[in-house]
Amino acid sequence: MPSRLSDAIIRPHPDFTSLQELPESYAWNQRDDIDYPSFDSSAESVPIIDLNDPNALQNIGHACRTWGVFQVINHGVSTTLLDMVESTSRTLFSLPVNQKLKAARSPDGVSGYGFARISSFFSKLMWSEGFTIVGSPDEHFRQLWPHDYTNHCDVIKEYKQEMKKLAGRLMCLMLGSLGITAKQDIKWAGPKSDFKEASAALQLNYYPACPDPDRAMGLAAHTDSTLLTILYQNSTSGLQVLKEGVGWIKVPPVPDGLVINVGDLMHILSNGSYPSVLHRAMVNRTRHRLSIAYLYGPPSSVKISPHPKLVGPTHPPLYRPITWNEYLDTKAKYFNKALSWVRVCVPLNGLVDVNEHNNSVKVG
Ligand SMILES: C=C1C[C@]23C[C@@]1(O)CC[C@H]2[C@@]12CCC[C@@](C)(C(=O)O1)[C@H]2[C@@H]3C(=O)O
Ligand SMILES: O=C(O)CCC(=O)C(=O)O
Ligand SMILES: [Fe+2]
Repeated sequence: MPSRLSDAIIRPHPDFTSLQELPESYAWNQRDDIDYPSFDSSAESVPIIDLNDPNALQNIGHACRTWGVFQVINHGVSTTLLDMVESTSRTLFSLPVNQKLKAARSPDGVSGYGFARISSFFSKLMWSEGFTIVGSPDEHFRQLWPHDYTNHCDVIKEYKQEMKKLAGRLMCLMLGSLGITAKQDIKWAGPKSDFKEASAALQLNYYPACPDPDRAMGLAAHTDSTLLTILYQNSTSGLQVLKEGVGWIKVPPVPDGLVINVGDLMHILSNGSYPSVLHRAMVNRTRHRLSIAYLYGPPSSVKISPHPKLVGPTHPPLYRPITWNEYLDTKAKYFNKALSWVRVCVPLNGLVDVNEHNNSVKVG
């Protein structure tokens, strides 16, 4: 189970709904984040892949190599369940601040309510609230809703089960496209190749409507430290991904679609073939936005390293073996430079990690 990413001290946000102007502490300058032009989806767009398409494996491989992100449709997760998890999240973030703080993430904890963890790397605050669930939500949900927490817990549990199934399927497709067979080549995939022992965290994100969205930041640019992330977003757009050499590309919500991010551990496992995607969330003047990220990684004892099938005399291993917890600790210290700290060898093409950007990250 993941242990921690650095924890921002819990300070209650102002009541977002009462603010007519953006406080200076929330006003970002271009140089506060990664400064690239933004494009709307007409310039280039993140691939949308139908999981029922017989070419899904090839399409996913291509999307992973060129984008590090894609959307999936016909993924088998019911609209009813997506609606239910959205409704539970909305109910949670609508609670009064004092109630939410009863389930606050503790300074050295991983689960609970709080600010974006990555806040400590930036001088400006982010226009968002988050709630992380690792393991059972029971204890925290009982504090939030003393009388009727069980329905909300059931929704989260069912959602996690469905996500785990989908993540296992996606692992087979993403690895399959690299010539890696879960059954033969990944020991921890288990006898049924269902990756039963995998670990995961659920991150609920809430971005209230904002009086000055062009100067605010919902969640600053980052990569996920996962093997893969499955992201559900409600009908308000806001997610952007960085396409190398192009700029920030919007990822508009697709009805019943789910966004799949390649994470840093998949980048390591693929020996650099699949880039982990740098992404951020912007906010909206009139509409709030919700997103639910299922962050998926290996069992805690498993060390992820470049797969032997992808290593050879002309392809030396680029990264040293590392567990998810060790990687989270590295990320907590070095944030968007974490991959470079795990790298043992400069790629033969001489390029540095795609995600190593010069933003306002404070290291240490
Ligand atoms: C397992 C995890 C990945 C994560 C840190 C965490 O312990 C739980 C929350 C995850 C999250 C979600 C928002 C973006 C992110 C960078 C963050 O600050 O918390 C990710 C972390 C990650 O993938 O590194
Ligand atoms: O809200 C979004 O679209 C992005 C959320 C995200 O990147 C995360 O939770 O890791
Ligand atoms: Fe993310």
